[in-house]
Amino acid sequence: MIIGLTGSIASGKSTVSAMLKRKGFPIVDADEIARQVVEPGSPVLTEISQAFGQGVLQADGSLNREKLGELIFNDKEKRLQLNGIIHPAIRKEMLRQKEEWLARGARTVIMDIPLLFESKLQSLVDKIIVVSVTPEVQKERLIARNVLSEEEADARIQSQMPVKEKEKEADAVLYNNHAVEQTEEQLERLLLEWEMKS
Ligand SMILES: CC(C)(COP(=O)(O)OP(=O)(O)OC[C@H]1O[C@@H](n2cnc3c(N)ncnc32)[C@H](O)[C@@H]1O)[C@@H](O)C(=O)NCCC(=O)NCCS
Ligand SMILES: Nc1ncnc2c1ncn2[C@@H]1O[C@H](COP(=O)(O)OP(=O)(O)OP(=O)(O)O)[C@@H](O)[C@H]1O
Repeated sequence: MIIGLTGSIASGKSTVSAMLKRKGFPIVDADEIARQVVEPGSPVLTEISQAFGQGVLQADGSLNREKLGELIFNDKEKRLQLNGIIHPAIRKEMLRQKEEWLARGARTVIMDIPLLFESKLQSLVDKIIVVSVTPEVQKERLIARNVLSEEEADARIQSQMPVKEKEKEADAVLYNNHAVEQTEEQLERLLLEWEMKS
């Protein structure tokens, strides 16, 4: 079974994904792959610098994530342009890793994909878990984690589909407003219900 794990920015996907990893489930992590495909010298990084200028590179040739983030979270056109460059490479590597886990005999593979709904990737997975928080908690955690102003946090949140809409399309929702232990209890109940084994 292929499980899509999604949610909105700072809703707690990585927190839940780490719980599943500790329980032995194989994880395909789209954010991690997004970092791999832009390593210095990669064709994707060359294309990004051609599209957005040398200003998005650090002196050592690596991607200046802060700079690119400022550009794309405040401008829908630029965001779609970046997505067009980087998403095909991310998707290809996600599918490769999934097949590799299945070939090694994994019964369940978790695909942690922040933009599963926005990128219409529902058909890649059998079931979808949405990690949800209230907008207030989401903004508070995002500001604290990334050290952002309220405006910067709002821009990032607004670049995605609201988490309430994602909940409607989920097979299961984990509410992550309270202590992580409470989220883990919900996850454990779900694993029993779905008879999920790593
Ligand atoms: C713009 C970049 C360089 C900013 O890097 P930064 O280190 O600040 O953020 P990080 O990569 O850790 O992403 C944090 C979160 O931002 C959100 N996010 C990232 N990219 C996007 C996007 N294109 N559209 C909407 N939300 C996004 C996701 O919820 C993600 O989990 C980076 O996010 C990026 O390369 N984005 C494009 C790739 C992408 O779409 N990744 C997300 C899912 S595959
Ligand atoms: N239940 C919780 N209680 C308190 N803090 C939490 C809880 N869950 C997550 N956090 C914190 O909130 C922040 C966001 O969580 P996390 O990184 O897991 O979200 P994410 O959905 O993976 O984010 P992104 O979309 O940006 O990758 C982190 O700083 C994390 O430590």
